[in-house]
Amino acid sequence: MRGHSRPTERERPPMTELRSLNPATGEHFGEVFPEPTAEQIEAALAAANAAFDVYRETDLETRAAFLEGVAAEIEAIGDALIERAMAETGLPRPRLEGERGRTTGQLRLFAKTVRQGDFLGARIDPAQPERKPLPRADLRQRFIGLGPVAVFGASNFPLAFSTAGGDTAAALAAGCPVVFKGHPAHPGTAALVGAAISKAVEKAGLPAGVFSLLTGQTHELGGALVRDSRIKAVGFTGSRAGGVALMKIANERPEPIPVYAEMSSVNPVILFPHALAARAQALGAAFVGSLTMGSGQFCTNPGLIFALAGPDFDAFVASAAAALSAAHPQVMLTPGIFGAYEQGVEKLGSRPGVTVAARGLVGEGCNQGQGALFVVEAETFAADPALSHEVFGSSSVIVRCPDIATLAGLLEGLEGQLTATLHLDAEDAEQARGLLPILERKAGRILANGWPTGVEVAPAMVHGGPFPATSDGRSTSVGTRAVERFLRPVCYQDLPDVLLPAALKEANPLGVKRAIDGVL
Ligand SMILES: NC(=O)C1=CN([C@@H]2O[C@H](COP(=O)(O)OP(=O)(O)OC[C@H]3O[C@@H](n4cnc5c(N)ncnc54)[C@H](O)[C@@H]3O)[C@@H](O)[C@H]2O)C=CC1
Ligand SMILES: O=C(O)CCC(=O)C(=O)O
Repeated sequence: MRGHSRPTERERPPMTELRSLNPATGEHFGEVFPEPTAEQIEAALAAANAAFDVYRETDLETRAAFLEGVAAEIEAIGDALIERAMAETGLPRPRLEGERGRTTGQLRLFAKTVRQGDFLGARIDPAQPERKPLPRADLRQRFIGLGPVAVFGASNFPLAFSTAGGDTAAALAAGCPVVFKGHPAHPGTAALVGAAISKAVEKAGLPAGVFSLLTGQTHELGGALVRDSRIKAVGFTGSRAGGVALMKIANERPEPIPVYAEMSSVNPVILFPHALAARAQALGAAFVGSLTMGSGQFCTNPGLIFALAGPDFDAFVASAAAALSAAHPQVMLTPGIFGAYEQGVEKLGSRPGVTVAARGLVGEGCNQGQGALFVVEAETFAADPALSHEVFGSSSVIVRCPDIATLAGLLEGLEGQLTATLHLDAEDAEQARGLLPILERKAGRILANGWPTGVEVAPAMVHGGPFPATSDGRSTSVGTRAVERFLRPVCYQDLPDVLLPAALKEANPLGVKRAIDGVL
């Protein structure tokens, strides 16, 4: 613990008594959130299971209108939601207002996806009774929901990656009931949003088990959800340890299930020579803006910078160091996250060959994350795997590389990432082209001349990547493709029309796009 930070938590209640904690003051407030009992967990799982067959066959308009209803109910909570989230997370009002817009926008985008119906993936290969030497049967395929999904909300996005966040919205769009494990860092925010979802469920005339909220602080609660045979998939955003623990539980079940866990990423940024020569100073300042945003509590935070040695490299470091030295500390989400950040920074600073380029301003209050910027030589970085591990917060390591081949080698050594960023000018394109195959293998999103924080919610977005960025790099947690992670194809062979689901009936009553003999 560094000398500047006051004790992070006062009068910590016993483990069985969860109350909201204001990380800015260290004080608990509001009602008690009792740990869910075994009966409550069972009731939620049974209700989700009972709701599945009804919910997954809702017509597209009902399901889309329900998702829009959730968005409207969240908006109807009004300022009480923002106030509660501010008090529980220390995040500022504009950030939370923006996040609410992103959450409701995400729900409405999924409503559009549902209405359009492409996600059903309808395909028809008509029978060919005359085919020689063997006739072909009538084959029809569509996607159905996997089943009830356990979703674990993130601490760092109390709205957009939490109760009604991306995983919940995608699962509901896919036709899967959600049993939501509320994060203990924002129980009041979760309760407000959970009630809004349940109100929308009721207004839509859907079974209550379409959504349940279970907020608690024990690992037993999360473990019980993932272990239960009625849960068919898991969505998670949080620590690598937490995600890996849930993957293990899911794999050890008699019926293993997919876990879509978003865990750790350091998001490498590569500064190419011409871009660096043209704007080293501006890049240094912009980098620190992205690094310190939200106290660095983004899984897309730029935690690693690679560039070639020389005066432009030095100018970049000097500019970033000056910007960080003037950066005010910000309250971190929880005492635990603050403590992990402090430890991570201390560990980085104590590794051999690591130089501290700058620290941010020192905070006066509780749980204030002080920015940290380190510089290392490429060979030091190559020899020490600890230097490429995520430190969740405003901490970043700048790596000085002697040449582009060494830089490429360091990229090859990285684990899977959510993002990789290139800063380049036209003259850098050839060098960048050489690195693209490596970056495509490593990351879910490759971006140029921007910064990785701030994920657009859009159809072409990929917020995912190879392990440990996520547990399954084949999908995304943001954007409309997220619906696909909760779907499974079913083929109907020679079923009479009367038994076929609406999407596959001859008359196409839903009017959805269908591939006939492979042609849309
Ligand atoms: N890369 C990223 O996106 C994020 C990384 N983090 C990292 O995680 C650390 C802790 O932050 P948290 O948000 O509390 O993440 P966490 O992984 O500790 O908890 C997330 C959720 O999973 C549950 N959980 C965790 N481990 C579990 C287990 N073994 N069995 C059953 N349930 C389990 C928790 O109760 C909570 O609801 C941070 O200091 C940071 O290092 C946190 C948030 C986002
Ligand atoms: O950068 C963003 O907008 C999203 C980041 C994120 O997914 C996370 O921090 O968990």
